[in-house]
Amino acid sequence: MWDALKARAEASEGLRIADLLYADRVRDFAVEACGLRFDYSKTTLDAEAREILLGICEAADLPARRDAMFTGKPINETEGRAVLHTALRNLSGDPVEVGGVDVMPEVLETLSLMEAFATAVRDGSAAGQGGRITDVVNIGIGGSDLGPAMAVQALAPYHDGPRCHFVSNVDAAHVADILRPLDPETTLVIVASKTFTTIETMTNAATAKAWMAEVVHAPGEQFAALSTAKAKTAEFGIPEDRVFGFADWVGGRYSMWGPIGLSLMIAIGPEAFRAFLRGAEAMDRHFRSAEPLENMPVMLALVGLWHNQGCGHATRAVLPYEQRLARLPAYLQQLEMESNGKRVAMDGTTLPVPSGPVVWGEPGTNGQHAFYQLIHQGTRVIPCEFMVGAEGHEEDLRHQHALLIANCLAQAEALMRGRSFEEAKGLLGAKFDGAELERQARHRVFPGNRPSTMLLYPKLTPEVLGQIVALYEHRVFVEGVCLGINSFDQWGVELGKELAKALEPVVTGEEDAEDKDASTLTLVSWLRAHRE
Ligand SMILES: O=P(O)(O)OC[C@H]1O[C@H](O)[C@H](O)[C@@H](O)[C@@H]1O
Repeated sequence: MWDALKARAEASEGLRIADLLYADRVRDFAVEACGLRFDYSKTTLDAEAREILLGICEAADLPARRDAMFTGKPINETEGRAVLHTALRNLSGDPVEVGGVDVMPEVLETLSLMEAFATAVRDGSAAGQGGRITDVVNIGIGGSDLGPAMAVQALAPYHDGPRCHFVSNVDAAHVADILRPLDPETTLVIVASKTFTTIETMTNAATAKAWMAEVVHAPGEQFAALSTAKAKTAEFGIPEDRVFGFADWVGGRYSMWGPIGLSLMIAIGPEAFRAFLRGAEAMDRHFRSAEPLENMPVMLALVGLWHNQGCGHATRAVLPYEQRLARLPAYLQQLEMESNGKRVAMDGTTLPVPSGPVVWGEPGTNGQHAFYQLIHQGTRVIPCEFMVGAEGHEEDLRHQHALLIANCLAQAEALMRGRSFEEAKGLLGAKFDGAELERQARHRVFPGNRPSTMLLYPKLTPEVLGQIVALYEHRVFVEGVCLGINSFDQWGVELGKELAKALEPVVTGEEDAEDKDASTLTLVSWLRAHRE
């Protein structure tokens, strides 16, 4: 199957996207769902390649794997866990069983506890020592940071609660800079950690507690915890009624739909948070029921597989034309690269094709003035995933939004069309001639035929954000299923953590390294010598 895909990709190398764009293609190479439109007509993916990709899905038993996920089967086989972040947004409350037990009553109970707490923080009834809470600091890292941090920024127009801040890095600069301007008497600190053992989070939480304890008599009263490890949250001194738990079937990078989303809920309010869940729930229903060709997550995944495993393009740029989605590329880096950055299949055999791509990006139009040069004229082909809303929130600045849309569409058009040598010469004819004209023109040639996709949405509301994130979650799932890997573990982050733990006393000078390589030893001794 993969060989057929690669052969097809090789055969497609001569195809010009612009030539493929007959009228039907813009209809047939696009999917509409939940009010979004995903257009993949500006790629070299044609009907034949699509058939091969659909065959890969079929061979991977995609519908059965999808149902196994939604119905709580232990599909995370290396950890023996179900994968049920979808249950967190199952507002219908329809039963979802794990090991014969319906998890929905507990999910909905936790949601209403979160809502009661968020409401109390927002209306001032859950106050700090100095009165109403003005600032919320979420301390977490990875999945316990990126989701809420991204979503809080994305939904800025809906903020009517306290200000939200995020501390993740163990670098003291992060916690210090965030806490410095805040008043401990009116600050709520949320410690977000699924395991409640992550060294960065526990270190920052201890720092924040000490900061608060300097002026607040009962700092625990101004803390809340989001975790699966209730014994550890109690040990830290957080009262039980401020601990919002979840089960091990919620993966870290899939967790913002539940308690890890508390800071978002406090910022935008429980009602808007429910709209966010509703958006994701709608995308779940679509993913579960639509035929592959009409299925947006499936088609987004197939385009991804075409570009990466088929054509061999190792990276994928995510380019939201939406400043408030500035953290989306970082969020998707964890979602995609932690999920599908694996080198073995579920059965332990080595993957026959490259694993998930390198994901990166920045919002447009900023990226245009930075790295688009390489996308247009560099030697590598970088598939671009554009996204833009029909409307912004700034009603009196609609002309700026029109300019934003025009830029987004123009970039996709430019990548596809390019500019030929003859065209470049024509533009320069009045200025240069002879060999100089040729030389100058060569610099102004755009090879074109560079693939891009476009995700259109009406406006970045809480509901639409929920749809977009769920769309990408399911895309990652489909790509993972097709590759035959486990998208829900992350063993690749462990080794570095273990070695860091062992190195810390060496850095501080409490211990001497014995079994280290010469390079690490030299680096440590230089740093030690300069730490005084
Ligand atoms: O929520 P926590 O248990 O603190 O985990 C935070 C993060 O750290 C881990 O190392 C994983 O790489 C992430 O998947 C996880 O989201």
